[in-house]
Order: sequence, then C-alpha cells, then structure tokens
Amino acid sequence: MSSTPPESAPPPAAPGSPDPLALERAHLAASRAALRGMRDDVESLDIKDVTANWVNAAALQHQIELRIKALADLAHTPLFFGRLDFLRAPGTADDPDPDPGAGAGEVFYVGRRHVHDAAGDPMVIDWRARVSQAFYRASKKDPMDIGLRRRFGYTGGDLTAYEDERLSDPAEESRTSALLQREIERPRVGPMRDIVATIQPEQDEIVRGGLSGTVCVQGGPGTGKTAVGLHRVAYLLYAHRERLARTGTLVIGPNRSFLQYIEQVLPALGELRVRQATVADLVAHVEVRATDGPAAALVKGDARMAEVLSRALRSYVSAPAGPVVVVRGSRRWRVPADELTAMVDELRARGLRYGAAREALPQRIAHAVLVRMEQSGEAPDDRVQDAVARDRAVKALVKEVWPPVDPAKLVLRLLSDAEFLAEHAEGLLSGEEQRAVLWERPARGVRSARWSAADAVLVDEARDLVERTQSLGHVVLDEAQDLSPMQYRAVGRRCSTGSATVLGDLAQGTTPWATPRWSEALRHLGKEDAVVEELTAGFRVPREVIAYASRLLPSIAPGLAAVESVREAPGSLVVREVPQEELTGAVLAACARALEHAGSTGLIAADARIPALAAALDAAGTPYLAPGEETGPGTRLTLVPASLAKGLEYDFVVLDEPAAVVGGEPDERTGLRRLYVALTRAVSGLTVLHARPLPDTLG
Ligand SMILES: Nc1ncnc2c1ncn2[C@@H]1O[C@H](COP(=O)(O)OP(=O)(O)OP(=O)(O)O)[C@@H](O)[C@H]1O
Repeated sequence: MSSTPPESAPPPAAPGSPDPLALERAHLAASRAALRGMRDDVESLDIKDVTANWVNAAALQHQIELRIKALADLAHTPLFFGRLDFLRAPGTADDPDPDPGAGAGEVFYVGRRHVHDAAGDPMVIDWRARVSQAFYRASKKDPMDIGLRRRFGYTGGDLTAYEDERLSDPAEESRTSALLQREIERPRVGPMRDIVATIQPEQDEIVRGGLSGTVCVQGGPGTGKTAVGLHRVAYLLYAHRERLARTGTLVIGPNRSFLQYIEQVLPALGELRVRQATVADLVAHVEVRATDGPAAALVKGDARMAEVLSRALRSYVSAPAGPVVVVRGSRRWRVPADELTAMVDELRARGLRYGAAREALPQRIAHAVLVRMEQSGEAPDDRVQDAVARDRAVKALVKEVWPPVDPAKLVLRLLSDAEFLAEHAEGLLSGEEQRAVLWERPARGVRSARWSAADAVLVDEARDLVERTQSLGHVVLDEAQDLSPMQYRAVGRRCSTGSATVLGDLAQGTTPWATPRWSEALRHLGKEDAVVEELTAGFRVPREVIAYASRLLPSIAPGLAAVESVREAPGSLVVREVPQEELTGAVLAACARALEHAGSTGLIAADARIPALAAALDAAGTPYLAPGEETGPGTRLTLVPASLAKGLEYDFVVLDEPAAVVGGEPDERTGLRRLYVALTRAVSGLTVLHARPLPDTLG
C-alpha cells in the first residue's frame, strides 16, 4: 500500500489545511501512548494493601498478568482500523437509553480493544461495543446517523492510507471497498488471521446475535463461516463475560490441522481462554485403536444407537426379589418387596440419570424405614436416615436391583455379545445392522478392546445416561455437516443448557453419514428451534474459480445456491491436461511457479498420491509442510492430502489429478464433494493438472 491515500480516498487536503493522514497518525500515536499509560497503571498496582492472604494474592497477581498481556501493543496489529463521525449522539434518534458520554457529532475510533486517556475519555472503542456496530452495519440505505465512515489501511504497523464513505450524502455513489479487496488478497503466511476490520453486514448480524439462541449458518466455501464463528465467540465473551467465564465456551473443529490453523484468531482478539477441540477430543474416554468399515460406522453413528444403549442400561435394573430388613439395636425394620418395587418403578419413570436414580434409591428405602420408626413412636432425625441409607442390607439390595454400571463396559458388552445386542436392538436394528456393529473378536476388557472413533462416541452417550454431562455456556461447531447423529448428540449435551453456533456447508459433507438437512442435524443436537442463516458472498475464492467448482453443485447438493464471489481475478484458473508420465513433473513445475508469488501455496492431491508427491518434492529439494503447520517465509509450500483440505486455504493451489481425488472415496457423490472442497481452497490462483479425464461436469 502506498503512503498516500488510495484512489477511493477523498482528494488531498487543500494547501494550508491540515493533512488528514497526519492527523490520523497523530491520533494513533496518542492512542498508543494512552495504551502504554493504561499498562503502566496496571503494572504499578501494589496488591500488598489489598490482600494479606497469599492464595488471593496469587489469584489477583494472575489476573493482573493477564490484563498486562491483554494491554500489550502489538507492533503489527493496528490499534484502530476505523473511524465513525456521527451526525448526532449515537442512538439518540430512537434509543431511550443512549450510550452515556456520547455527544452530538462525536467521532469514534474503532479498534480491537478499548483505549482511554488519562482522563478516562475513550481514544479507541472496542469493535464489540454497541457504538461500533454502525461501523459494520451502516449503509447508504440506512446510514445509522453516520456522516463519515473511514477505513484505515496499514503497512506493517504504520497507518498509510484511508478510505472514506459519506453515508448520509445522497450524491456519493456506493462502491466496493478497495481496502477490503486488499485485505483479502494480502498474502497468507502463518495461521488464519482475524477479519475484525472488514466484517460484512450479513456476517455482523450473526456475530452479534444474542447468547440465548442457537444459530446455524449454511454457507458455501470461503463465505467466512469459520471467521464469523470465531468472532462471534469473541463478541459473546465481551457481551456476557461473567456468565461465560462461569459456564465456559468451546470451539469444535474437524481435526488437529484445522485447529492449529485457527488457533491464533481468538488470542489476537484478546481472548486467551477459549478451549478448542475436535469431537474425538471430547469423547476420548477410551483409547481409539481401530477403524470401522463404513457399514459399521454408519450404524454406530445412527441415533437409534442411543435408544439401544438406553434400553441396555435400563435392563440392569431389576425388581427386588425379597424384602429388605434393617437391624438397628434390638429392632428389625422390614420394607416388603412390593413397596421396594414401587420405589424402583417410580424412579425409573422419573427419567433421572441412571446414577442419580441409583443414589436416590437408598434414601427412599431409608425414608420408608423412618416412617415405620415414627409410626412405632420413635423420633429419628436426618442422621438416622443417612445411617439407614448406608446400612449394609440397604446397600446390598441397591447393588442387586440397581447395580453400578461402567459405561465403557456396557458398550463393550453390546459390541461383543450378540445375544445382549439382539435383545436390546430388537425392532431398532435389523439383523444385518447388528452384525455390522458386532466386533469380529469379542473384547475381554475395556483396556484391551480395539475401540473405534464411533465406539468412543457410544461410550460418551452411555456416560451421559449414567451421569449428566456438564453443559457449557456456548459451543461453536465448525464443519458441522460431517458429524453423525451420535456425534451431534455428543456436542448437544455439551451445550444442553447453553447455546451453539453451528457452521457448515451441506455440499462439503464427505462422511458416509454427512447430514442431508440442517433441520435433522439440529434435531440431533437438541436445538430444533435454531435459526438457519445463509451466507452467500464468497471472500476466499475468485469468481472464475468458484464458477468452475460450482459446476459440481447440481450433482453434490442439488438446490444449494452457488457462492457469489466478491472478487474478480482474471487468469486465476488454469486447467491443463498432461500425459500420465509427465504429471508429477508438471505438478512440481506448477508449484515452483506458484512459489514465485508471495504467500502460501498448497499442493492438494488424493491421499494415495501423497507419498509419491512427497518423494518427488524431496528429490527436487523443495521443502514442504504438513497441513496446519505454520508457513513461514522459508517454507511456503504445504502438501495437503485431499482428506485434510477442508477449512484450509492457500494463496495459490495446485490440484493434482482430480480423478484420483474422486476415486479415493467410497462413492461418486462423496468423491465429487471431496473434489469440490479441493477446488475451493485458493485465494489468488488455482492450477488443475490432470492426466486422466476430468469428471463430466468439469470436462
Ligand atoms: N469480511 C471479511 N473480510 C475479509 N476477509 C474475510 C471476510 N470474511 C471472510 N474472509 C476471509 O475469507 C476466507 C475464508 O473464510 P473462512 O475460512 O471463514 O470461510 P468458510 O466459510 O469457513 O470456508 P470453508 O467452507 O471453506 O471452510 C478467510 O481468509 C477469511 O479471513
């Protein structure tokens, strides 16, 4: 970016009047100084006076250290990226409770964090504050009382450009932002970055949605779903900090490489304490050492398995065979079998968790004993009730009629014992489905069993039947289209009393159980009343490339609209046929050409082709990384197996042999969806090289 305002900026200031860029730089310098002042204030806090207790002191010290960290002025992160000149005090037109301290015609600088000067006056407003909303939402149609919206461009940490929109001036034409275009095309080195300076209005609606409801976002490749999900977490933490600090937030992504790719975004937004995990991490109660075939995985992931498990668990509860007799001193108290049966039936009917009901039963029995004691003139108190509940006879009876159940052992038995499975899958799973889920060799113990990923989800379900899983305040679920119904349930119980942001693209579903409709996914998640929003503007992939990839849509997701790219990049797509024996050489040459440009290059290929391409790159002395590993100026090429490409992006992509990508999947639709994912990873250029024929729709 040049050091002068870009073309879209207003003409230079008239001679004699102050240079606007110089004034803005002065405000930046003053804001930096104010931020330093804020940090100095925190650093000079003396906590000795506040607390004498060392535990409290340590906790306070930790808080202070976090605050100092949050107040760091990162040289390459602009302190503010926008400015709003209000025509009158924000919100006063129709707001009975306007922001305090906002005067008519006030000017606000919008940035990543709040900065105030020594007098407490704001120098920079947090992008998440209510006044900042107009920066993202105001338009010519609805100027929201904004006279001027100014966007700033930075080079490194220096303010070098600005772009103005006079929203309330009917004479000014709306135009697309050159700074947005530049931001998107800025070469990618390192992990995903935040989009806080350029969040678009339809994205902002989702980011600032309330905490109480669940939102599901359907959006094609590169529409900003991941970015929106992460910014939504940052927003919710700002707007509901105390509540979420208590209940917790979690971001769920498809695999490690993806999590590595996104892990810097929230810390860059000042949020250091959000847990990020895969579904496998959440259900890691047993060690996964085996892979299911598609038939087994499909049945194990089906929601009917929840009912099978529930029935199997309930089968452990039996009717008492006889009375319970409690001996206290010289007296014997007898509760007959039919009364015990009524207690068991009542607890069963109440729908409590297995473990909670099991804990309640001794208290019920003790209560029945106490009633008898009172009837015979004794005056037992609570301690007596507790003692009776712990009586050996009571314990023995509870163990017999409501035995403790280890969730992993329950699943192990179902998958090892054909008769036990048949008994509880009756009317739910066909004989063939039952055979599909049974282990070939029954396992002897939980530790030695060869658990699969889907089995671990079953164990998680069983654990929840025994003891309720704790719910978090908010969960963001990315690439949600790929989850099985049982996986949705596992995520759903982690936000059962909280809310979720569900992000995905039905056209990119590549598991055998990929969800066909969001309504179904939301039902399994337990969030039927979620709002489904659609994002259609594409930020990553240039128009030519997305148009090419979208030719696959009618076969992979009929009815889904193609992404409308916000960017033209003529010449960004090259599709070339080469003889088979020249394919690898051509691929390497294409990578070398891509690497002549700044930024990252991804070489995407069918998983089966990876070893050959890795060997060829090694032989050519070209260094490369695995997906998710941080690219740096030295190594900018990543070798990406098609199965790991989802969610990632590169400035330039070289796609090796599409037919092999399609052929690497068990069926054609999944193959074409995998190809669609691979075709939509490029920001600036895509080169497709093939020796075998392309799929019909692309040919
Ligand atoms: N408003 C925006 N301003 C600037 N860049 C944006 C904006 N929205 C999205 N982007 C960029 O577009 C790219 C794609 O975004 P993101 O990865 O969130 O899309 P996605 O919908 O999750 O894609 P996929 O379906 O492929 O996973 C990222 O580089 C992101 O930073």
